[in-house]
Amino acid sequence: QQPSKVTPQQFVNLQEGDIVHKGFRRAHAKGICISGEFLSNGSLTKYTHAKVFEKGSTPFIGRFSIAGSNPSAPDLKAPVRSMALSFATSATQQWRVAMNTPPVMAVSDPHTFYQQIIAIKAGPEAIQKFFKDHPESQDFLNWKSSYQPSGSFAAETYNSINAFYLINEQDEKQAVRWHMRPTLTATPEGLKGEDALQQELQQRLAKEDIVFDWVYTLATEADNENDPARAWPNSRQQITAGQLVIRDWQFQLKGECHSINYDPLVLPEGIEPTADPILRARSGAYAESYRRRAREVLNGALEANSNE
Ligand code: HEM
Repeated sequence: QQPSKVTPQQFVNLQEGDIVHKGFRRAHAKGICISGEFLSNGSLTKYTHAKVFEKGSTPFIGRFSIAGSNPSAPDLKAPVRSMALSFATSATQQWRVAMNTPPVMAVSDPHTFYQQIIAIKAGPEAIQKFFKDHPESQDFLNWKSSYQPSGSFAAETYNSINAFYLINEQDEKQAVRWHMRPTLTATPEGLKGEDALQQELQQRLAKEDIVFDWVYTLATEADNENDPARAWPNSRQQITAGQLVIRDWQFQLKGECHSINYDPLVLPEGIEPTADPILRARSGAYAESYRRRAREVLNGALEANSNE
């Protein structure tokens, strides 16, 4: 039986909750803008004709954030950290990427994700029961039990979770997931305050650039690219496409990332979406969240209580 449909409005109503923070994203509300460039080494050109993977450099405007709808939430309490990227790869093509720290989702379809958010909001007992009733959460729970939050946005691994197809000149397609692999470690000892991760980032960037390796994992016939809850075996081939270099930051309300909708279905030629139903649900929900916050900004309702 097909799970029943959830509308973008229902998702965003649930995610924003009872206290609406006008002008802010309804999920991942607290964040900081970043910018820099992706230095491609050309090693994905066999699999995709996307311009961003030709050997060379493409600038980006991005955003580090924490999950949740509160724009002044304490950084170190959030269970999930995120990185979003926006590339203009030509005058007519854009690519938007939004990644989280878990490598997989706990569920495989939007309806069940909606139920999971209800359980999270209901408290620890409800979410424990939810996981018991949903064996597909096992790969997520395995990750969760071994995950140790680091002391820096720069020291996390960020995952695409959903799979995409790389398309080459011969129109052949290869299903992939990707992750950003940090090149440094940092422990949370000594970090203090509500904005600990943002401050750590600002201090670090005053001294040095932050570098990630952008790693692609190639699916085989045995992997279901449409199921974001299933991990792929560690033995799958991986290719490092190049380095992401972060050079600068801005407060989100004054920065260029604030007005960007990091919709994962904004893709350049050479990259296509899989049939994963979560991808469609994300696109609709991000647009609804964007519509609400853009309208509030135009109406001058942006709250003063941001984390600037
Ligand atoms: C059905 C599943 C999902 C729903 C309904 C959902 C919903 C949302 C919404 C409403 C926003 C705010 C968008 C805006 O106002 O610009 C958002 C932001 C975000 N989501 Fe999701 N999300 C889902 C799954 C995921 C997954 C699987 C990932 C990771 C791969 C992810 C990563 C992010 C990130 C990184 C942001 C913040 C982007 C930014 O910095 O602007 N989400 N999500």
